[in-house]
Amino acid sequence: MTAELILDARNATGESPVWSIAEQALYWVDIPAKRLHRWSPADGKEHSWQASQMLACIAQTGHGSWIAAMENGLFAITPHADGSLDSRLLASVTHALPGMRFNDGRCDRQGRFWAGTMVMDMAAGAPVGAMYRYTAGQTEPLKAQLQGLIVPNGLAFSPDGKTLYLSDSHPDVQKIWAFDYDTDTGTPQNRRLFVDMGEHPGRPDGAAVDAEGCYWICGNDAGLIHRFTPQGKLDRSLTVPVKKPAMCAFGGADLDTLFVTSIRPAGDLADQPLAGGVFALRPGVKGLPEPLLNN
Ligand SMILES: O=C1O[C@H](CS(=O)(=O)O)[C@@H](O)[C@H](O)[C@H]1O
Repeated sequence: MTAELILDARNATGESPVWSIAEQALYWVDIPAKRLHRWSPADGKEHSWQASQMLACIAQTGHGSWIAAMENGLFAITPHADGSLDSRLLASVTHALPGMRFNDGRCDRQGRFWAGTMVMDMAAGAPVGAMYRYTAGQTEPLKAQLQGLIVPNGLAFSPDGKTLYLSDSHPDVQKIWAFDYDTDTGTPQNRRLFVDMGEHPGRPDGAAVDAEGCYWICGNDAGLIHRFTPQGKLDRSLTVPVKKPAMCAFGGADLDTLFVTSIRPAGDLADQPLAGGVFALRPGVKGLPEPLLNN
């Protein structure tokens, strides 16, 4: 299967693709560039907005607004047609160390927003990252729900919402875990190893669950998107023409397109000139609508 380049975006770190059913458009972020992007297949046009902090992951809140996990908290952001971006702090975070930011995140099937934090200097390997949960209207400060992570990533929920998947991308970890997820309280428990990515090519990065309950995860550094069954068995791997696919999301009119964002590292890119691009694959399986923040 050939991956189609939909946008030669040259993102430094393209992450958090989210398909908006209401707009029939793909949104995503470039973390270090502090930019929100939108691309519409109807006209092939791309728009982008500048934020004041790095935005790491986004989820829709409805009415054209988003929740974004940024450097020092969660914000409500609204991109406008004139290119301006409004932002309003929803909840601040107290990081374990200076120099941390949010990373991967999304809403659970009930519409609670989850996002993890990491040290910006990944090489430091500090296991001080944590997962935070935010419920619309929450006034209490964010509280760490899971701790001891270096680069939390790959957050996704099973179709029934009762399994939470989470990975750690750091080279010293490279594991994906599954948790039983209490959908009433939003509590993950019974953590167990789902996939040891040390046994597969690529470090685990962003992920998506399809309508059959299989878990798709970007194999960063290997140019692969792996599909694992709910039992953690490798079903297939698709290739993209870049080494560092970062996150995938189902979208398109029938939710049958797998969009993939990627990373454009510094240095010689002769062997991957499209690094940082956004790609589309037709994997022959559909995704699920991405939940909105429950508000
Ligand atoms: O900044 C990030 O970096 C890593 C990818 S990489 O190590 O730079 O290749 C990624 O896993 C993470 O999600 C991202 O935010």
